[in-house]
Amino acid sequence: MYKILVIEDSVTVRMIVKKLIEDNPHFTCELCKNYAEAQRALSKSTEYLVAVVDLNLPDAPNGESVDLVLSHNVPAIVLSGNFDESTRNQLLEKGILDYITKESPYSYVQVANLIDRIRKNISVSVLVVDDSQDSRDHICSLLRKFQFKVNEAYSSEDALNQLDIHNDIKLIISAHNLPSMDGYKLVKTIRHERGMQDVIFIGLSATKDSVLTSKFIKSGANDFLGKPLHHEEFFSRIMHNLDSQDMIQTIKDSANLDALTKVYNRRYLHKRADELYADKKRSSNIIVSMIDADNFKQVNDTYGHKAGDDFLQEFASLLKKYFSNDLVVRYGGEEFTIVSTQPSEKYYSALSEFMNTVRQTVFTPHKLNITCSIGVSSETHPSLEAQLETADARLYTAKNTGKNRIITQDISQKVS
Ligand SMILES: Nc1nc2c(ncn2[C@@H]2O[C@H](COP(=O)(O)OP(=O)(O)OP(=O)(O)O)[C@@H](O)[C@H]2O)c(=O)[nH]1
Repeated sequence: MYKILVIEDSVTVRMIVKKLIEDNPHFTCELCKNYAEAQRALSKSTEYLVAVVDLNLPDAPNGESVDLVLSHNVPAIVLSGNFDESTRNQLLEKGILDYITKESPYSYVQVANLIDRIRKNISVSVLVVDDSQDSRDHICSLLRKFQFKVNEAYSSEDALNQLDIHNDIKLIISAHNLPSMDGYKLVKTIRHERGMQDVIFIGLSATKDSVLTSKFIKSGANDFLGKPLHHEEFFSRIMHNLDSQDMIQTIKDSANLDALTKVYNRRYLHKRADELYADKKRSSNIIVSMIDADNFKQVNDTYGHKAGDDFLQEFASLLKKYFSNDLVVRYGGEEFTIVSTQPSEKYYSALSEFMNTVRQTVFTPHKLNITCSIGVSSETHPSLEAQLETADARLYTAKNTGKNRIITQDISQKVS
């Protein structure tokens, strides 16, 4: 849970801002109606993700609250009734994140959205590619202010290396004029492996060449910015691109993930299977397991459907924990599938640990002890369907020989 400091003298605005921010379960607000209260709050704690600061307060009419917040290294969003150009420039110079005028109800929504973007930025890795150290330092410091995780590269080759090392990079901001491989070539190379929304690429250049923008975009960039960077345009474009990326990810997730358990659904399993089994070398190492909770119907019948749902969520979380490098799928009802390409010894050891953990786990507030049965197939099969059939037949054997056991081609064990 992140704390947000709101310094605002109007009760109505305080309440609107609090409501909109706290509608998001990640945030809780501390409200201050004047400078003195803000001073007291900051003397107790400075652990605020962001402060939303009114420029004119009865006991601080000239923006002193902004200086107060910044002096405690708390990022500030200024919310005010009016701005003149010079105040706006002064505030941006001081290092505020943004300023928003109270001109319509949408302004408060903007504040809440910006705060949520900053929360998300904490886990967003950005790569800045520029051969000029000064330019890199400038861009990186702007990005750090907005809480991004920042990586740097001085050339395209270095950038490609960094991408291999940090495969969580979601955004690249790159100059065009780079030694040996220029920005166009860099983005084209990246696009061979990563789609437009897998990694956002924003091109940068100081030249006034109008062809440059379209060439960057045609090479696969998502956007383009001219130097010198204009603070607000820079962040507006970044935020806009990341918001689009998030929306597309949400759509992908809703198509690929099971709504209840958040593991992959059967549709995604079949999509991935085509890729996995197309590669003959890889498909000879695939291990498929079918996992089914034992006597699950009794849970629904005794404690209700909600308890059954809670169990399925907790059970799926355990699967994700023990098989974090594998494909975990809800095949249907209380049946799950794991597709693994790990070395078999490692996989069987994880499977055995998982089984023991399930036996010792007390699920849901109803304190349920529920076991599971597992059928495994590790032999080479020509298709997922064929391998699922083998694993399913072994699951059937496990169910018919007493449940709470793992049946594989080689091992048949009853562990109780
Ligand atoms: N709560 C809940 N129950 C579900 C869901 N999907 C399927 N079920 C229930 O899962 C139960 C499966 O029952 P059975 O197929 O008889 O299996 P079982 O009781 O686990 O018996 P064995 O597999 O032989 O151990 C049924 O009662 C379904 O209604 C779901 O999403 N939520």
